[in-house]
Amino acid sequence: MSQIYNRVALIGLGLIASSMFWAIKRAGLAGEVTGYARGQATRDTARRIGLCDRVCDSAAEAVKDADLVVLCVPVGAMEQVARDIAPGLKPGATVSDVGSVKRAVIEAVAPHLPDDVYFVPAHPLAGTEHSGPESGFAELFDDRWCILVPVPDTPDAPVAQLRALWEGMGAYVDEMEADHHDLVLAVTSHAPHLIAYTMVGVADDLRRVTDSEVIKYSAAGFRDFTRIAASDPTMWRDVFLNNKEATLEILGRFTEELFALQRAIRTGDGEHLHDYFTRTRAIRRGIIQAGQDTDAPDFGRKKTTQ
Ligand SMILES: NC(=O)c1ccc[n+]([C@@H]2O[C@H](COP(=O)([O-])OP(=O)(O)OC[C@H]3O[C@@H](n4cnc5c(N)ncnc54)[C@H](O)[C@@H]3O)[C@@H](O)[C@H]2O)c1
Ligand SMILES: O=C(O)C(=O)C[C@]1(C(=O)O)C=C[C@@H](O)C=C1
Repeated sequence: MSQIYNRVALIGLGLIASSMFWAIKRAGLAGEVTGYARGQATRDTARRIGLCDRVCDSAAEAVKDADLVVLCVPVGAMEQVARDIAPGLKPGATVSDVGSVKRAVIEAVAPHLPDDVYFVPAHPLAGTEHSGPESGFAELFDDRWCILVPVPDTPDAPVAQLRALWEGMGAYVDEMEADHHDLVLAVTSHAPHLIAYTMVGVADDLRRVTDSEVIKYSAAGFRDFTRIAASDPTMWRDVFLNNKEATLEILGRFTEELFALQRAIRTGDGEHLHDYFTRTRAIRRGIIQAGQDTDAPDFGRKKTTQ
């Protein structure tokens, strides 16, 4: 793979930034990668493990002469970081981010950027429950989607360049409008995380009653919930506070369905339960038959979602 940017700056050195660094290095996608994190301890760790070609002690120093600057901080910190980097950005540079919410990030970041840079928000649909500079790995984005959400009137070239970077890091790339992104992600990621947090909280309450049996005998499904519920509290607090409308809409629908299922159990309405589970099983099978399961060994690189 050939070099796509001369110099890339990563702001915030956690799971996503560190994975980007290793993936960029794996494929030789940038000449130099600089990095900055707010905490001295994070910068020290980054230096110790060789994360970034150069770790800088200020955001301004990290973005100096960068052709691409990627904001890899929690959604609630994006605005402050945009303010910090704005005066030091190189004219013609591209600014991007990896935030899990797009509309709120665009509204927080765009007003602070100078007119002579391009803003191409992005969201890699890949992660783990771990965070921090030591949690990243080069393969995180392999065969995962990355959604680009270009703001209106962005020329094609900076979008195509960023697409090439994400493809070089192993991802499939799609473009989406911000509100649509936030609604889709509320269904596929945000609401499921809240449900996992809740379920683990309920089990923890129960544990006090049953003296650890809940955890001891937890089956695979619940273990997956505990993994998800171990995700970074700051990141997820910011996701929910910044994708309020879509998350509340989905949770409202979820609660209605849950009440209907609850009622079916109480009244012994086996037909309702069976029909419901038959429908959901068909959905999973449909995903596999349509070839849209990225975990499937034969998932093709040319597949698109829309
Ligand atoms: N973890 C995931 O599964 C995942 C997946 C896709 C996208 N994202 C998004 O990526 C972003 C980063 O997530 P992560 O998982 O890498 O988080 P992380 O906690 O691993 O890393 C965040 C980094 O940002 C730094 N930071 C926080 N506030 C800062 C500030 N004001 N200035 C400078 N640095 C600051 C932290 O010190 C840390 O180094 C978030 O916006 C998140 O929504 C996360
Ligand atoms: O696998 C996980 O740990 C994740 O939750 C990753 C996950 C997701 O919901 O799929 C979480 C948040 C992101 O914004 C993107 C990806």
